[in-house]
Amino acid sequence: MIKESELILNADGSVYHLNLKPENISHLIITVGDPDRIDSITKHFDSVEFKTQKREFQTQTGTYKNKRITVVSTGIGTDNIDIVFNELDALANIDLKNREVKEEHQQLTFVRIGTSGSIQKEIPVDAFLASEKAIGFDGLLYYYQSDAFLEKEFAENLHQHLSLHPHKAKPYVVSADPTLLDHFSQDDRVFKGVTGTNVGFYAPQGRVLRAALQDPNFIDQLTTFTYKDYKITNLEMETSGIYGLSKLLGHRALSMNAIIANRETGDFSQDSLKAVEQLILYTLDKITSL
Ligand SMILES: O=P(O)(O)O[C@H]1O[C@H](CO)[C@@H](O)[C@H]1O
Ligand SMILES: O=c1cc[nH]c(=O)[nH]1
Repeated sequence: MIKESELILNADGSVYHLNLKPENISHLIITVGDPDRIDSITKHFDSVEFKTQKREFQTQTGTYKNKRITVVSTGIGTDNIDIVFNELDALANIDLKNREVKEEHQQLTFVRIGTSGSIQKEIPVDAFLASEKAIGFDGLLYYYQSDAFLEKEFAENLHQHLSLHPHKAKPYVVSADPTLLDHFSQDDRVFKGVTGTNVGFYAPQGRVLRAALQDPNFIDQLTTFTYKDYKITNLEMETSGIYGLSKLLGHRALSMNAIIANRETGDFSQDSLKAVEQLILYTLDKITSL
């Protein structure tokens, strides 16, 4: 039996941070960082049956062309992903009444619709990018025991290539679910890429406003790194946690990115909301044939 201090439930029986009960979610889940992006998705739904919110975690469940879909906002960062993915998994795979893990495992399908910055000239602003692999600079996955799904040779090569200060976490590498990757990337508009997940938006992504960087060559080293046929293509702040926890808990996940900045050219999208709206329409359309 899982103790009350470990699996925390609210007075109504919902999970602690997400305020959700098992019947409130579908097995098909879209995650977004920004809570305001939820309405931009569910405005296309035929109906919305459920809404809730606590802190940055908003949820709506509804139906889009006969698919029951839950849309959850995670806020920013893999620390939030740890909360959201553990609680969604608990809703599916733990009996909340007797606090025991269910005998039968239910697999959830996650699609992230997020924004990201490209670090390769040839991936322009307003492009769509499906993350074939994620590189975690965040260290989250090292707190869990199982590392069977981590791509150690890729990570070791990258670690050797980078000259990061030793206080920083060693990068880890996790892949997308191959079936989802295939399904969502079969369109000329979609680049496939390797996505770096950073622990912040400014220095951790090489941005300097007033404070200098400890490792000033970090972004250049990411841009020039190659392993087999792979290059690191874009940076954001959740995908490694999403891929890592999904693999760890037996779920499948894909991260879809609207590229709103190009760090090589210095461009920012003229209309980033439109770029996100286009990615939403593309992703919803693909979801209907999943
Ligand atoms: O657009 P979202 O989903 O929030 O994703 C990206 O944008 C945020 C930073 O502005 C980070 O969360 C990053 O991952
Ligand atoms: O450059 C970018 C753009 C969006 N989100 C990020 O994390 N980085």
